[in-house]
Amino acid sequence: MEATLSDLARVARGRLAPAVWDFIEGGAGEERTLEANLDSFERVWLRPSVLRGAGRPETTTKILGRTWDAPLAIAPLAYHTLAHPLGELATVRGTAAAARVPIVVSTFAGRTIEELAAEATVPLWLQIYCLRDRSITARLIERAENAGFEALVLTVDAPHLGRRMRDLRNGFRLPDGIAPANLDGDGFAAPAAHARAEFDPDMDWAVVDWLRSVSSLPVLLKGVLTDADAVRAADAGADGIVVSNHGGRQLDGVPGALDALPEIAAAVAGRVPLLVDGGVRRGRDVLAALALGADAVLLGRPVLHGLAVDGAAGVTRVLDILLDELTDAMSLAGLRTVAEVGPELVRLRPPPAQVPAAPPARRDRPVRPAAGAGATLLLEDLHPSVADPAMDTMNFLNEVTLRYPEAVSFAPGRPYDGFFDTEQIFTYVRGYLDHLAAQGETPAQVRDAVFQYGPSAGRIRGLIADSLRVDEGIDVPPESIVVTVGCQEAMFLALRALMSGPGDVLLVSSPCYVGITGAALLLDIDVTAVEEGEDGLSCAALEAAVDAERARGRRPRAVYVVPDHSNPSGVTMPLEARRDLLELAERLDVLILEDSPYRLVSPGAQVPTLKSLDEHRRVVHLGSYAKSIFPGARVGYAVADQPVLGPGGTGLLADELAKIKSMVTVNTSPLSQAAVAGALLASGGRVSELNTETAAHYGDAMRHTLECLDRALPPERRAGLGVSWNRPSGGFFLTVQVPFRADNAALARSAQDHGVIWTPMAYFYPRGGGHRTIRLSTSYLTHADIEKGVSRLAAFIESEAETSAAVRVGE
Ligand SMILES: Cc1cc2nc3c(=O)[nH]c(=O)nc-3n(C[C@H](O)[C@H](O)[C@H](O)COP(=O)(O)O)c2cc1C
Repeated sequence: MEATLSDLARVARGRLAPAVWDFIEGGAGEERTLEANLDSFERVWLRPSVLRGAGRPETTTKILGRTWDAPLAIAPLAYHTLAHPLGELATVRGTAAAARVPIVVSTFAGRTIEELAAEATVPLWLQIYCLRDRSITARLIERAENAGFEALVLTVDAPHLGRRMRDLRNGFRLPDGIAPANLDGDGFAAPAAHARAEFDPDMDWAVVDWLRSVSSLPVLLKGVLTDADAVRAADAGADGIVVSNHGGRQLDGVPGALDALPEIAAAVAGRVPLLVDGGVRRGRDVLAALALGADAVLLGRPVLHGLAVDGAAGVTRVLDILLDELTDAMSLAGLRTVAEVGPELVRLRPPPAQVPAAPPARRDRPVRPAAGAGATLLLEDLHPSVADPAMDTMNFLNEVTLRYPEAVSFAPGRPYDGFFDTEQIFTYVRGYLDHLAAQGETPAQVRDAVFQYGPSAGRIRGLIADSLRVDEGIDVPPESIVVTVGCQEAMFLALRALMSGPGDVLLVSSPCYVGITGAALLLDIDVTAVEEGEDGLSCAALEAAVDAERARGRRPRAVYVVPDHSNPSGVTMPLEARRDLLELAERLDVLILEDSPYRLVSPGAQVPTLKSLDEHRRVVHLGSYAKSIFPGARVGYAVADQPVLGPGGTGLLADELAKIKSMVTVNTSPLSQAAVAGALLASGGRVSELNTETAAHYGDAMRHTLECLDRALPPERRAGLGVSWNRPSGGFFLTVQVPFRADNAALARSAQDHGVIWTPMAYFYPRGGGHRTIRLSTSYLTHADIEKGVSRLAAFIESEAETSAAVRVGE
């Protein structure tokens, strides 16, 4: 999962045509200013204040008489349609889903002013390039004003477009179908030439009066870089100033926007609001800009990256990440509100002396060791997954758990070990070996069955097939099964075999088990998240996601689901929903990857598996014995009975999985297979019966947790607080909606102040979300722990709710 804006930029780069990427990313000239924008933020050191009893930070701010959810707006960017077919419409939707902050719509928007206004629940502003024919600009302004736009942003740094060398070298022209939706005429395909012909190079300060004469909206000037111009702008009656170098795209050689800010802030001295843009990529960058005198920042390229990655959801993700980082930085810096941010928060290192040589190596990057200096590797030379923060998802949780050993932890989803019996392993292995002998195998064959390598597809496929038939109603031949090293390998093999090219996409329900998204990351497979509803994966959402991917020229290949007592949400898909999903998969021609590790350790009758209902071999069933036999065996399996046509005839998908498995783990440990086989034999294949006691135990733990929650937060109290939870009938997990942001900071408070640990659900949303939900795992705890843990959790929730209320009142 992408956890930073630079992660998203990396994914976006893979999605966009190289010339389009260059158009978006590039700057003018030698791109010194482009680089300076990022570099100026690197030179900021933050100076936190400790022990201020700051509580939870509040990011809202007031600009031009309006309250924004954060000191942040979306910069004007031409043609969002370059990044996603829905263009600015997706930006409007994605922004609204994250925060109420304004969007500055470019003169060169790919969507009409009116359709954006009809959709928008966030404030819209119009960016203006003053054209030679003022009547065109006046008409645009009139339309925006009629549509309810709230401000005008006149771009003053572009009498014509800067010399963007990447575009010149690429001979860049806008792709067919990309055009400004609000302007008539032609010639737009070559933006630089068009601007030279149409922009008004004679525009001067009188333009502010002209704007006043055609509109009553507030006017901000964007592209001011000196104190003298800023004072002039305020004197001329501008309502606000955007300190900007146009993302390094106009005059190369001007300073980074952040470097230009302090002198302007000093000169303007609060007469008008100051916004700044250029190089804002992290929450702490927002803080730096505020500390140096800005009232808010504009965000540019990352918005287009989000769009390219996942349309509206991608934009939401960009904003969610940035706002999370901002809150986190505020909290760690001891800041309670945006208004508290002042110059004392930062110390600036001076810019490096300007040398006309190649750009200096970035200070935060390790220097590449010289050849012959020993085998020291650079992280940046390794596969990107190695450095991907998603790989560290659980690190924070582990750290917290280690730091607070006295805390009751609802975090680990591990099986309860009270039922494990060391001697049982030997009995199982003995049982299997006796079974082989009884089947007529010679002592040498029996010995080889545990000592030797085995077939890649596994030795115990027949026993697994028998067990699936009696226990799960899944009737498949042994040849369609591959025994794997845990279910994780089954996922990995299935993804590797099915996803054949960069256009193939894996759909996952969101929230989603991190094992599958992690495997996809390792394999460079693109993942698209499909929102889960109360009944699990929604067919309507799935169909829409498949259509959207196809419209982008990509091939949705398979959808991953955990239909029973899902990890992380605890949701179970009802029978009807399963039938609908199977029918939809057949109609849309996608495969279903079914993963269901909890059903046989859950009490009572279970809904049939998707595989048992699968009439068209749409389902690849990914099996696990981790919960139902024991996780230390690391034995899982894939049921892959799909026919595969090749030049040599027809085989089964299982054959192909076995083939590639031989290059991954060679074969699953025969000793582990023997232990699992012994368990299957001991129960006549009925793993469910083997687990009667275990399932009752887990059911009881879940019930007890729900009862304790009901007692600690009775209906009226929880309605008052805005707390609710689901009531899974089995499995290990339930989810609790809370009235505050349940992030790592909240988790740390919970562990430290209240002695209770849980998992933030946001970890499980591949495209962002789940910020106000926590996951509780009930599998591992005793009744006494559950009682203690729930009462601590209730106290924590009460105290967080109180703090948020206090912050709201304080506002
Ligand atoms: C692809 C692209 C298109 C842009 N189009 C416009 C525009 O139409 N009008 C404008 O005033 N600024 C435009 N800008 C400049 C942005 O408003 C903003 O100043 C800049 O992107 C901020 O820097 P950042 O991308 O580093 O965040 C554009 C920038 C990019 C990257």
